Amino acid sequence: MALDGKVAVVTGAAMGIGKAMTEILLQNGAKVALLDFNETAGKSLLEALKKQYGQEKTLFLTCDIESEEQTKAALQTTRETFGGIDIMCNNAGILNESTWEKTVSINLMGVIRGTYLALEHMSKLNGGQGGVIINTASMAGLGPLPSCPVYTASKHGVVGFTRAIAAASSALGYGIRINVLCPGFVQTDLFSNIPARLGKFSLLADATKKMAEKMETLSVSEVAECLLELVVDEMKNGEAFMVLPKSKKYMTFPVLL
Ligand SMILES: NC(=O)C1=CN([C@@H]2O[C@H](COP(=O)(O)OP(=O)(O)OC[C@H]3O[C@@H](n4cnc5c(N)ncnc54)[C@H](O)[C@@H]3O)[C@@H](O)[C@H]2O)C=CC1
Ligand SMILES: CC/C=C\C[C@H](O)C(=O)/C=C/C=C/C=C\C=C\[C@@H](O)C/C=C\CCC(=O)O
Repeated sequence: MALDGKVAVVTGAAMGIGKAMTEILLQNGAKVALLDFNETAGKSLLEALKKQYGQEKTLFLTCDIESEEQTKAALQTTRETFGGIDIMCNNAGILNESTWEKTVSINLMGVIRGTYLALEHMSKLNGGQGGVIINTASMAGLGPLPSCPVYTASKHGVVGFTRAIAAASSALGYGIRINVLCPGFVQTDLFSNIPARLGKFSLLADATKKMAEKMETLSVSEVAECLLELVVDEMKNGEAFMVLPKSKKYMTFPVLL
């Protein structure tokens, strides 16, 4: 997929990985709607991006992806402003074992919500042009992190949901590729705040810190490069792309049938 003139939506776009995703999509010619519930950070980033990429390439919409109403409205505004939606990046997420219901609500239910609402705009069965959806999971979506079992569960859910809806899209002819990104540790606020977010598992903070030191951390730009690979490669559907500092791997899974 060539990105010139394409329209992308990025959730959790105001900071961290979502901000880097937004920037690489703009650098490659796309228009981007930035969705985030942090209005201050979002509006500040929007001003900077407008200066760098022009007034017509970006849009910031305050949106909590836990809200069906806000997310639905944000996608509708994006379509009315830019003419359609070609790329949906369901990236927003949190890590907080103390508020585990919210972790599931944002990380898993928010991704499902963003995927389903994007399908309404993008699916060829609904008169859409097709496109690509990229969900952000994590290495914790591929294997267990003892220090954050609910975060692990939410990310395993994102991987499983993405692989299943990608197969459904192919079987039903939506014309939409759907893939999942599984980064290791990435230098962001979420990563920095982990020790304070482990709740009853805080005693495992040191073990997690040692794991991160051993595995080393990714920059947000490295993750954004892998997002771009999944967006532009028309052959990629239903892929779980594991990204580590010194390696990246398309995961294989047991064939059940
Ligand atoms: N930092 C890391 O080590 C890794 C992070 N991830 C995942 O990458 C994604 C982005 O994480 P980071 O950039 O590290 O986090 P971050 O905390 O730096 O940025 C997350 C952004 O999402 C926004 N957000 C959070 N909840 C939201 C909601 N309900 N509605 C709208 N926006 C919301 C925040 O305001 C923030 O701008 C998350 O899904 C996270 O689980 C995956 C692997 C590694
Ligand atoms: C404590 C959470 C830290 C940061 C949040 C971030 O989203 C994240 O989850 C980072 C995870 C890094 C995990 C690193 C190692 C995980 C190891 C095991 O769980 C196995 C994981 C994957 C196995 C993949 C495979 O080759 O089979």
